Amino acid sequence: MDFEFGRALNKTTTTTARASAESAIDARLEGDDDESEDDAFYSWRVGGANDLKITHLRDVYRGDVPLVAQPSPFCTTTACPLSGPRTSVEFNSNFVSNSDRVLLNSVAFGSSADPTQTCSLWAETFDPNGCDYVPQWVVRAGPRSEVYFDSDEVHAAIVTCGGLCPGINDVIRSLVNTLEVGYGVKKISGIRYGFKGFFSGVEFMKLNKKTVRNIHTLGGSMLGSGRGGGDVQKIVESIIHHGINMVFVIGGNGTHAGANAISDECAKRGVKVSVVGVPKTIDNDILLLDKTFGFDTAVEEAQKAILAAATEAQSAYRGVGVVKLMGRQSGFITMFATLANGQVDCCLIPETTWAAHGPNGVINYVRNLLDTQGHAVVVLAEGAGQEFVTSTGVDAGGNPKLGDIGQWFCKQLKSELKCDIKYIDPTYMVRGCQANAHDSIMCTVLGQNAVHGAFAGFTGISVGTVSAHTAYLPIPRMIEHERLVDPDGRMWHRTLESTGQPDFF
Ligand SMILES: Nc1ncnc2c1ncn2[C@@H]1O[C@H](COP(=O)(O)OP(=O)(O)OP(=O)(O)O)[C@@H](O)[C@H]1O
Ligand SMILES: O=P(O)(O)OC[C@H]1O[C@](O)(CO)[C@@H](O)[C@@H]1O
Ligand SMILES: [Mg+2]
Repeated sequence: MDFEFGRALNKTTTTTARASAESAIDARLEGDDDESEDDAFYSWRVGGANDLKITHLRDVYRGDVPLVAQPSPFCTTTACPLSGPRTSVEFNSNFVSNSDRVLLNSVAFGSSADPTQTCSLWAETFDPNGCDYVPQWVVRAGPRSEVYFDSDEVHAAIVTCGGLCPGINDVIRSLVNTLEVGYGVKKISGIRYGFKGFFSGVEFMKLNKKTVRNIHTLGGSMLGSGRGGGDVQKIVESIIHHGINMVFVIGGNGTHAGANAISDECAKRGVKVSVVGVPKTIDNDILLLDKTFGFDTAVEEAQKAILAAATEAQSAYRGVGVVKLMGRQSGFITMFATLANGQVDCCLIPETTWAAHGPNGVINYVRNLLDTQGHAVVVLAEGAGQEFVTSTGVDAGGNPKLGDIGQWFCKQLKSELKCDIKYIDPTYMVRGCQANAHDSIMCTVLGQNAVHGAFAGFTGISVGTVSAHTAYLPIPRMIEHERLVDPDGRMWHRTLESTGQPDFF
């Protein structure tokens, strides 16, 4: 079987992979059982040369007790008891096949000029602009009819790392409910304050359906979150020591790098531990996904700050409302909040360069707005214009501590313009809150699918929304770099159309 993970091969392999896969399908249909051809068959059906393959415990486990598949205790129909015989209807309905796939790149562009397009080299060789669209697939998430864990043997651990994000508690609740109610797991441990909770000596929190019943009505993380403590050896020692065999890691790209390292270390030791990530970030900076949970809520919360800034600016003589929003490297919150508000005159994000001073600079633009419309609203991401300010080192997770671009910008305005500045920095207010309905539902779906993935025996994976479906993805491909706003993309151009701002250089 072909579950080994690694980077998807690029354009060159497509044609030959397809040919060999097709002949393998023929051979299989004719009853030829050659193993390599079986691999090719599976590869074409489940993860082709350009697809995002994921690791299964079968590929890495080297323990004494054989790893065997068994019927899933999870019931895909309503009101199904955990114990007792399963009917054929229940068995067949709603289980997800390992061959189910989700299309990653759902648009086939007409030209290879689009950077996200995957083209076959064959087409490009004959026509540099030609593009024979190559679909890329990811593994569909969901309950499998066969699982690789007995519910009684499971000790699941849940850990939340990095900054807070609306919906963390919803994910914890969904994980616990699916583990306990869906699969009958009795041993679930909450790890306190991030990765270091595995070895800090702080007692694990016992989790069950009762303890998580109402946690989704609160923001934050009931377990506590934290940066630092990414000592993989100590974490894996603790996992083995406590007999933990499922680890659910809720966090951003840093946390996912940690989760992947933990999964690799467990694989190196050949132990039966399934590590599954759930991407958490208000910044929406994870590759391949439609959106991360908490982002929507953060954008909604940011509306309050922008609305107040616009109101203040419009009610003051030569009023300028300035709002700084979270977003270290990625300007998604700032861009979407600007678009949603519709009263912003200038939006500044880390992905674009801009001059503050000079005839084409932002300050001169604000001056013109004050002269013509009497007020101005500027929204900037905390990571924007970092070349103007000084970073103050790194945090416990190795992330840069940013200079305060909001304060700096207001200072420049004050020194150059006669105006009345109202500066709003909502900081943690956009994330220290309960998830909205959209995010809450998304969290429930992600948590449930994370448990299905672990029971199915996958490891080193993360679960996310891809082309509106939930999928399992190999972690390294999601964290190659931060996902950024494309300054040549249509969403940024929509934003510019909304603000009416020029290029500031
Ligand atoms: N390669 C790695 N190996 C082991 N642990 C790591 C690795 N990279 C990061 N970590 C651990 O993961 C923790 C969380 O990462 P980080 O602080 O970057 O937050 P994050 O998950 O990206 O969330 P946020 O979006 O809030 O920044 C780090 O503090 C560190 O302990
Ligand atoms: O102050 P903290 O908790 O380290 O987190 C701040 C960072 O976390 C984020 O909210 C991402 O989770 C960034 O937008 C922000 O820069
Ligand atoms: Mg991060």
